[in-house]
Amino acid sequence: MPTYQLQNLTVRHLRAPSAPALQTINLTIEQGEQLALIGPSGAGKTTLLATLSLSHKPAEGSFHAFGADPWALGEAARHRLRAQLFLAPQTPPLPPRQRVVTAVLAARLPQWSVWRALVSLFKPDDPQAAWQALSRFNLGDKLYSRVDRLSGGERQRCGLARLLLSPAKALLVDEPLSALDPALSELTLATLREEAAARNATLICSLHQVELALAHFPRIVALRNGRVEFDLPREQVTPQMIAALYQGEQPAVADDTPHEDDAMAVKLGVGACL
Ligand SMILES: Nc1ncnc2c1ncn2[C@@H]1O[C@H](COP(=O)(O)OP(=O)(O)OP(=O)(O)O)[C@@H](O)[C@H]1O
Repeated sequence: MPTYQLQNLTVRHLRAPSAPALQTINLTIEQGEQLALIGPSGAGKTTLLATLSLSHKPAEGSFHAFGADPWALGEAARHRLRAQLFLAPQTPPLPPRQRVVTAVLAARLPQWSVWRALVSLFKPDDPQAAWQALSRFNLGDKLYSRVDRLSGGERQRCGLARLLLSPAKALLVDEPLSALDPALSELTLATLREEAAARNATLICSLHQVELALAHFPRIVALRNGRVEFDLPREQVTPQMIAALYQGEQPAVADDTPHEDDAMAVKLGVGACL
């Protein structure tokens, strides 16, 4: 059974109902697949991830997660389905005064009784598991730091360590590298892919760094203006497709950087990682 089946899906934001953020999206994503979502700013990547995590109710079309239409289910059944999905937003909503250990272990809250959750606030339930998850992102030494004393990149990795502790079967990750240097970016993507493969979870990751998307993900789904521009194995994605996808976008580098040739111009135009 596929993790997701979307047919002619349209999604509108409440505050902008006249301009759909996603239009006629058709996607089938099998369990265990790993795919990258790319596309220019405003293309709809975050909206798609939020829809897949059941945060947005589609306006039109058909949407199935694990074979069920979540929006035809009752509240309790939808809640159980939601527990199978983990969305790691670009800026994780971590309580600022909380310790990292508590914030990471919060990923297990849906599995815990209210009593166990309350006790864990004062005495972390399984600090070893939190430390192991943090260590996989080079953050083990921050186990007992306060969240508001973390840098942007540390906070981002703390949010991803939560993902490692959640039992979800679909891992939805929104721009995990925006505050990370190149070495940490590689480590982060490798860790996410290893984790997804180890538990046969589906991994869907939005990325601005096209080169990293092509290097790490076998399937590339490109969005532009709320529509799927292409959905291809990475071997079939050409520089021309990438150039067309980002046409009209501002290069993500300083204006005075010399562009040596067209291929490099494309690389600079799309590579927020450079
Ligand atoms: N809360 C909102 N209310 C109204 N419109 C929204 C809202 N969030 C996003 N939009 C609009 O929906 C469209 C898709 O936005 P979205 O954030 O999904 O794009 P994105 O590809 O993730 O962009 P970025 O790469 O900049 O994060 C844009 O036109 C955006 O302006």
